[in-house]
Amino acid sequence: MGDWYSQSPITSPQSPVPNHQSPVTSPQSPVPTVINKFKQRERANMIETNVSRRHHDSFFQVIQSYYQLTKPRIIPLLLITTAGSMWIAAKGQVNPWLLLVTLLGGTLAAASAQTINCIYDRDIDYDMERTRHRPMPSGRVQPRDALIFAIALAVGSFTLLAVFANLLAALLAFSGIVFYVLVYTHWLKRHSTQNIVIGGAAGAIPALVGWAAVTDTLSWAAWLIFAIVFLWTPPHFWALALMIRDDYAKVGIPMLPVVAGDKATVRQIWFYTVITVTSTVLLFYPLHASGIVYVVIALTLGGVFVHKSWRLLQNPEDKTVARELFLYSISYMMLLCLGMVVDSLPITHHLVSTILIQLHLLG
Ligand code: HEM
Ligand SMILES: CC(C)=CCC/C(C)=C/CC/C(C)=C/COP(=O)(O)OP(=O)(O)O
Repeated sequence: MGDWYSQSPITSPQSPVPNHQSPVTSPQSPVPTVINKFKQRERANMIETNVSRRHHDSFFQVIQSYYQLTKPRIIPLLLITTAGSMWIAAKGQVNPWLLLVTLLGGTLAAASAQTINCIYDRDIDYDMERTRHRPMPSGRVQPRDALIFAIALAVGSFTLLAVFANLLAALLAFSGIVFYVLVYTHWLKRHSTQNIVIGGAAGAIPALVGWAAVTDTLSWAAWLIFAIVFLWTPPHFWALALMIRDDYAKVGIPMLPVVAGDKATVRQIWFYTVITVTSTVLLFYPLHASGIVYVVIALTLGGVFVHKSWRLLQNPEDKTVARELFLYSISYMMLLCLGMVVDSLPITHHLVSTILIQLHLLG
């Protein structure tokens, strides 16, 4: 997966496989304007029979193809949300072994979910410039092999979490795979403009996994971190969808900008940004799960998020502004979770109380 969105100005992404011959022998399909699932399934069958298998030159290339199937660039941020949750749950003192096991289990679960998504979406992935270089549409990995790989990853994740963390964490991670595959990929992605709103719950599950791994239960704070990631997903994704609307339209995916247009999308982005930032404060008050350092970080980061979202609201058609918001959404979530970690550390508590005592003495 290349960071094609980092290039400016944005028109449509460049073909990602300039050195590769087209893997599918048939020409591009005409532009569909409505969702036609039968046509898409037909296309999937066509790909099944027409993809010319491309063999790897070396074992390293095989590894590389399977690695790419897992959409690896997204996984670190999922793990950062898991870690943020773990640190708060453990009040700043996370068992390093549990951390390692949970992050590894989470990685395997997310990789499994993404691999199944790649199998399911191979028809539309072939038709979109951004995704046609992926191992499956380019014929480097066969669906059957990918499925075996995905099952092995899921079994590995479940076993690791159940044995070395706890059953709740294992079940949550597994439910993340099921939700992402069935609810998002199969049910919503091709049928509803709310696909990523409801489907976004899958991406928020790693936060629950982290909390469960530490406490073997789920508290209000755990559900609030889940809600923060859940509410953050629409601004994160729709900002990107504004940039690649034409690609989604081409394959008939009803992403909000395709169906409702840019103006309606930026209004929704604005709404979700404001409630995301508001919800981050609830961790400080009334839940008291995080302290003053966290809330200062959350409000500072949130202020920038709201500002960027406001700019997009004023300039719905400006793809540069949309790209800025998308890129910032990633830094926002990363730094917010880092803020959760830093705030929870005993040394931070010590420093804050020392400063408060000094201020009190001065006053
Ligand atoms: C249903 C929910 C979501 C959808 C539909 C979505 C979709 C996407 C898409 C299409 C990309 C661009 C990938 C590419 O370069 O081709 C992307 C990038 C990214 N997403 Fe999301 N996303 C979702 C939720 C999340 C969540 C929950 C996280 C982590 C907490 C996340 C983290 C990232 C990161 C880190 C990138 C940048 C990857 C890179 O550097 O290329 N996403 N997302
Ligand atoms: C605990 C657990 C296993 C959670 C799973 C979480 C998970 C895999 C979240 C990924 C969200 C995401 C990046 C979706 C991409 O959408 P897309 O597939 O529509 O993107 P595309 O257009 O690039 O294919």
